[in-house]
Amino acid sequence: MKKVVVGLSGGVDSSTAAAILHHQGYEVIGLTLWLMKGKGQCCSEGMIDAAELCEQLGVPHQVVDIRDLFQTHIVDYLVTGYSAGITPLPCSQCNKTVKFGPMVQYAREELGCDRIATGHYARISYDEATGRYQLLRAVDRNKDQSYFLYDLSQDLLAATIFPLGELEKTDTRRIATEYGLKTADKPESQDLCLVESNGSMRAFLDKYLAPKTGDIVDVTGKILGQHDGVHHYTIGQRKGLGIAAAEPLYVIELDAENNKVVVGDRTKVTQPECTVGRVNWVSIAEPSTPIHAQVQIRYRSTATPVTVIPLENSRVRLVFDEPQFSITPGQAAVWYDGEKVLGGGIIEQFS
Ligand SMILES: Nc1ncnc2c1ncn2[C@@H]1O[C@H](COP(=O)(O)OP(=O)(O)OP(=O)(O)O)[C@@H](O)[C@H]1O
Repeated sequence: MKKVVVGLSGGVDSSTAAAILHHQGYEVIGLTLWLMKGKGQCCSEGMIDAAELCEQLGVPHQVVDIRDLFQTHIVDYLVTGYSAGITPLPCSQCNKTVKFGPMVQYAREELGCDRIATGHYARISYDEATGRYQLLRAVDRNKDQSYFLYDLSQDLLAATIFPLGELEKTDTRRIATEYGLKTADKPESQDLCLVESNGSMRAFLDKYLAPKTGDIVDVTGKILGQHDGVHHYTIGQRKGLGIAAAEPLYVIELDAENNKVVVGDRTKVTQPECTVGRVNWVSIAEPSTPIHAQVQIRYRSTATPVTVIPLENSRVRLVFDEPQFSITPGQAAVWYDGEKVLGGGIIEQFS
């Protein structure tokens, strides 16, 4: 029988992914990564739901404590990034370094199993012509999580199954109900796990970073107001600045070194290009000449036409057909050819 290790968070998506594979005849082993202390998904509540699901399916369930790894690669990464004036994206980093990497390693080394599955909404296909695994958007575009998965290596993609990639979310709920899964009616997680477990990103950061009062200035250096720490702001932010001005003002630079938040009008936060580092090429090998693609510079943004110019050291320059608003250092830029993820990386600081 084909064996698969299914990553279980205790939510309806991973539960249904496990149930589908179980009903397809796979020998399923449930695996929950213990990511952090506290209540909520990825913590003890999630583990109990995952254990109950495995009991219901009659499959084994294992828990691996990787709280130290999560602390180093996600919590410390976020705190260091925010204090340096960038807005790091934890999810793609978490998928590669905390979830898929350790899951595949544990499956191979401890369970003698070479396949893993998760409840992500994305698809993987193998291209015979190039010998590469391709990452594709989910059929349910509203749930598509390919943006967060661009950093997976070929080895990890080769080992992974996404049983929900061809389904609409409503199908997932229906299948969960048909199978009578205990998690069938469990509400969706609405936000980043750290935001859910701490109430807000501000509350999370306040646990690690002390308030540090500084000036909010315009591009000429004129003081317009005060802030309580650059880590509380993000590029393109308009609300919550506490400044009265004739025209709308946006955060255009976070100068952590001088503890200043710089604001300006919309034109100052709209750029024709940016550079991207730590690039991972997914569905195609790194090209030697510029390519045309469609890029997303944040999770919910619409893919927009771009020229991707390869640079040295796993970097690229993105030149947008239309200048883009609020390009945020630390967030991922992921470029597609239609539904296919070509590559992605982390937007670099450009001040
Ligand atoms: N702590 C964990 N241990 C093992 N696998 C996990 C864990 N957290 C998430 N995953 C896997 O990653 C997938 C996507 O996680 P995400 O945080 O986006 O949850 P989700 O879309 O709300 O899914 P779910 O409904 O399963 O919680 C999950 O479906 C699951 O397979």
